[in-house]
Amino acid sequence: MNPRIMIVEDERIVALDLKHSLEFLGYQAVGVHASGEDAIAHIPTQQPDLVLMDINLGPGMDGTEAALVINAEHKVPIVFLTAYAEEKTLSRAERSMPYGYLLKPYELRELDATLRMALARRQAELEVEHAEERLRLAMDAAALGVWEWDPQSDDFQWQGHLEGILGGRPRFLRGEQDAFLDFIHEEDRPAVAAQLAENDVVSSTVRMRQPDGSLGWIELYAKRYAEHDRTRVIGVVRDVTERHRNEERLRQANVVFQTTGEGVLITDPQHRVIATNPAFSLLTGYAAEDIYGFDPDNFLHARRHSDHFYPRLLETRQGYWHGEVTCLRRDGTPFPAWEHVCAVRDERGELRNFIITFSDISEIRQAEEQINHLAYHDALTGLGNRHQLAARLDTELERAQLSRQPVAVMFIDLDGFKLVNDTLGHAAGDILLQTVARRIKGSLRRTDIAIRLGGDEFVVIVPDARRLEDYAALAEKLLEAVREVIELRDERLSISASIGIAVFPDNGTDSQTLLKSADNAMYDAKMRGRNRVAFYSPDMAERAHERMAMEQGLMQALKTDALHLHYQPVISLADGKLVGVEALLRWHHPELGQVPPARFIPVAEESGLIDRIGAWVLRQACRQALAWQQAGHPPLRMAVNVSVRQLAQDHLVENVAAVLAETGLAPECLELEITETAIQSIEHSRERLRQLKALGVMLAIDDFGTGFSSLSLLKHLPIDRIKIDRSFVMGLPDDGNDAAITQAIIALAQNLKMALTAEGIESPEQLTFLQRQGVEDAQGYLFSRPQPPQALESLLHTRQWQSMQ
Ligand SMILES: Nc1nc2c(ncn2[C@@H]2O[C@H](COP(=O)(O)O[C@H]3[C@@H](O)[C@H](n4cnc5c(=O)[nH]c(N)nc54)O[C@@H]3COP(=O)(O)O)[C@@H](O)[C@H]2O)c(=O)[nH]1
Repeated sequence: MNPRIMIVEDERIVALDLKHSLEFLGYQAVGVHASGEDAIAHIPTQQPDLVLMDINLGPGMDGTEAALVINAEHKVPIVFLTAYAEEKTLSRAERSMPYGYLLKPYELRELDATLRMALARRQAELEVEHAEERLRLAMDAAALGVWEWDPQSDDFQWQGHLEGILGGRPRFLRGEQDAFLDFIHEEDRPAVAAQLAENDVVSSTVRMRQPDGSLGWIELYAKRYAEHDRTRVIGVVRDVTERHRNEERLRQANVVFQTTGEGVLITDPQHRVIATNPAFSLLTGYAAEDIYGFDPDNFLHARRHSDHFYPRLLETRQGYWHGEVTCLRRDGTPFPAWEHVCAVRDERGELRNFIITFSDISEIRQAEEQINHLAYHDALTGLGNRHQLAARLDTELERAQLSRQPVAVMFIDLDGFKLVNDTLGHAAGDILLQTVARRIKGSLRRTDIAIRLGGDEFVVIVPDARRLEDYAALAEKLLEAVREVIELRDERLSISASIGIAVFPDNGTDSQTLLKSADNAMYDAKMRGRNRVAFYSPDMAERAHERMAMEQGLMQALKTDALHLHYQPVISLADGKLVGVEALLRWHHPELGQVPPARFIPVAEESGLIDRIGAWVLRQACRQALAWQQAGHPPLRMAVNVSVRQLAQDHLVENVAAVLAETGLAPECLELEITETAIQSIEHSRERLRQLKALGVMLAIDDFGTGFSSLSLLKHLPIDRIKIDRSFVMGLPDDGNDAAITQAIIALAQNLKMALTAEGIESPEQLTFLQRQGVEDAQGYLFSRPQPPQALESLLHTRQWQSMQ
């Protein structure tokens, strides 16, 4: 294309001539204008490559002024064409940086040469401008800051993003190297300064203070250029804070990946493993190479989450799942794991990876199991505890309600456990409880539930439907199992139990009522002599009413002196002599008549009235013993019964001492009869017996043979006498069992050097048998029934039982 030339000339003829010359030379004359203003106005539309400008243009702007505007605003090169060349005109023209200055008249080849040179220069300038523009845009795109430092003058020039990167503070704009270095972190600054000063090339990543005070990172590249006698350093700066932070995060993530205790698997979108961490190998036993390319569902997960697990994962908005799974180690052993699965997407939302992290939670599960076990089991015996009882019984009752089937609850209480604990120590007590628990458990079916409520109380739930006879048979089996001899270190002892049974729904429809009923039944079994089973029955409630009425009556009797004592003689079997009496309480009720002690003593015990009644009996008996002495009869042994509750009283010893002191009876004349079961069931009974013994009184075990009769326990107690229970004497001499037991008791007493009294002798045969076995003393209807004191006068005088004279 021909170069486009605009002509600015106020003389029309000259302008036309010039136009023709230009066209002759092959240029395109795009406009001819007579004034500077007109020329400026047409530049945008005519778009000349060059303006040929006359300097003197008549009125208005002259050529140099118009050239200044064209140069500044349109960057079109100007060539002046004038007849003037004086200094003043030349310096005005110079200011607009013209590309040529032609003096009229000129020759055509001069015009052509000037125009071609001007256009060539413009072309070169345009190329430089484009190159600069490209560089500027490239710097902008790369967010680079470019700087140049002249060490001689300390002049510091910059371009691009440098101010944006460094925050562009005013001091920096002063253009000194030190001001530039100020932006660099003080610890990195000396190294950068030294590099700038000494090296030809600088390349480092350094920290800098960002305008908000936070720490940023820049990459700094520079090179020293020495040209002739001039040296300069030119460099670029780039803000790499974000990249550095990302790298730091990556480094941290890598450390986490390598060192975390959680196993990590990274898969591609098709679930093929592409990376694992060391913890994964530790947890599973797989080396990384073993599983690259495999789907974790095919080697790690014991059960597939489901075939749709991963697709579903992709559908979830967060692309995240966590939960418990069972994983498999390389050797095939399973372990519970807590697993997180996370989908990783790129910036376009494309799925790139799945990250699976998991931890072995076996220990947590074990601890939970242990805690659960502790919460629901008795630590000593391993049986269920009260919490389990509450939970299981409720469940079983709900089930039974639906199936309309019965459920039995058995309440088991050991007889005399406290004595074992007191006498042989808690360690022995613990072994006993563990043994009993084992035996209970061993006697049950898998579906039955054994609970230790605490102390020596156990509960058995029998959930499957059985007949009452079956429940009774099971309870008997339990009694038998408990009763078997237990080896406690050097001791061998046997302990019995009392069992109460209540059955859903007849004896209670909720757990509390059922337990209460079973407890009542157990109490009934105890009352009826222990070592037995009792089913709950509604008349237990009736008996409770009767007990209340009797309690009222007893209170009244205490006030109205309706209580009195009878005395039953004790005879020496060696010579028939009267050696003592047993004081036995009698109550004449105004309506009921004579009430047997077997009925009212338990009521007095339960209500606590026995404290006052017992104290009254003791005082009354001691007074009577002394009264007989004062009447001239030689001292007799006065036996007084002491009940369970009395024995449990802390002040029993004080009471006995006070009565002895008050009445003046010699302590050795008083014999306290304590039942074997009372000794067994009271805590610290051994200590209590010691204190009583220390008063000087005699101690006898009443009803011997009906409790657990443990030789090992007996030898630890300060007992003077054993009274063979009437129930054994009754079958003598013909009943083999009774004879054997009686003989065993006699042998035991002789071994332990204890005196013996046989009670309940009713026949001469019994007497003969016992005499032959060497029993010292005896009492029973054969000699005399218990009688009021006056009725004993003749016997007291003779002191001899007639038949044995
Ligand atoms: N804590 C207290 N208990 C007492 C007191 N008084 C009596 N009791 C206890 O009551 C139970 C029944 O006593 P009881 O009805 O008086 O019967 C006694 C005797 O009458 C009876 N006995 C005596 N010999 C015979 C006989 O040959 N045959 C026969 N069928 N019964 C006979 O035995 C009872 C005496 O027993 P024991 O006390 O075991 O020696 C009874 O347990 C009394 O202990 C009291 O004041 N306090």
